[in-house]
Amino acid sequence: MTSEVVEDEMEFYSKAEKYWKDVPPTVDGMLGGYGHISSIDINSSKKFLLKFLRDGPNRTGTTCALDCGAGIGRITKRLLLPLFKAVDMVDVTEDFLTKARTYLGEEGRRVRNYFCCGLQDFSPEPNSYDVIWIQWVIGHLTDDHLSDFLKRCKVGLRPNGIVVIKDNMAQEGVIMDDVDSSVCRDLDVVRMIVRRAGLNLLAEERQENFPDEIYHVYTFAMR
Ligand SMILES: C[S@@+](CC[C@H](N)C(=O)[O-])C[C@H]1O[C@@H](n2cnc3c(N)ncnc32)[C@H](O)[C@@H]1O
Repeated sequence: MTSEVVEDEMEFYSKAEKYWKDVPPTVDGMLGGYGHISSIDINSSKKFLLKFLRDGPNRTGTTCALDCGAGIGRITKRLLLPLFKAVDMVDVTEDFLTKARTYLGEEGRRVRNYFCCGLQDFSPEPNSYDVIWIQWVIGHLTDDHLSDFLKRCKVGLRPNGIVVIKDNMAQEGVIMDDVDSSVCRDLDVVRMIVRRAGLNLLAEERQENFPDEIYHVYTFAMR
């Protein structure tokens, strides 16, 4: 539980904001020096997502996606814009969203909104998104804020829409990172928060072919 490792909530958020302000607006910056794994990440995400966009009568639509903790738009550029008619981005770091306007190139014209906001304060417009993608950012929210944010995401989904979380998972418990002011939770804790938010898990997959020294990364689809 984050209540056991986060002593001062205000400081937890302000320290993270300060950390990201000093990070260069590059793919390598987004991935903490692991820019070289970006293609493996995106290719696996595409395979995972296409199962929902292609399969069966209840398939997920392709009108609009929301990229949460989007940074400069690494995922928007290579995963979401190629699959959705429009994309919205939300991130707490203004400079990243400014960089996104050039980084995304011509196709970036289909980014409808750049929301500069912490996810703990953000409410997706109801009934608006086919896919809400939340990658490598849940550790910046406390348990209560994450579960409340997921509840609001559920309201933001269009019919047959899905929320996707892709993130680091600890082997056991909740581990604090004092450098970027984030936590890493184990699988059971994340599953519990998802359940508490009233979402049902549809799929869960471990990312393959990532370097051995980093946390295990899992992708969850839910609605
Ligand atoms: C590890 S980067 C990941 C960026 C992107 N999701 C990707 O995979 O390329 C974390 C991002 O989360 C953003 N962030 C940190 N705390 C946040 C918060 N409370 N709300 C929204 N975004 C936050 C940072 O500004 C940064 O862009």
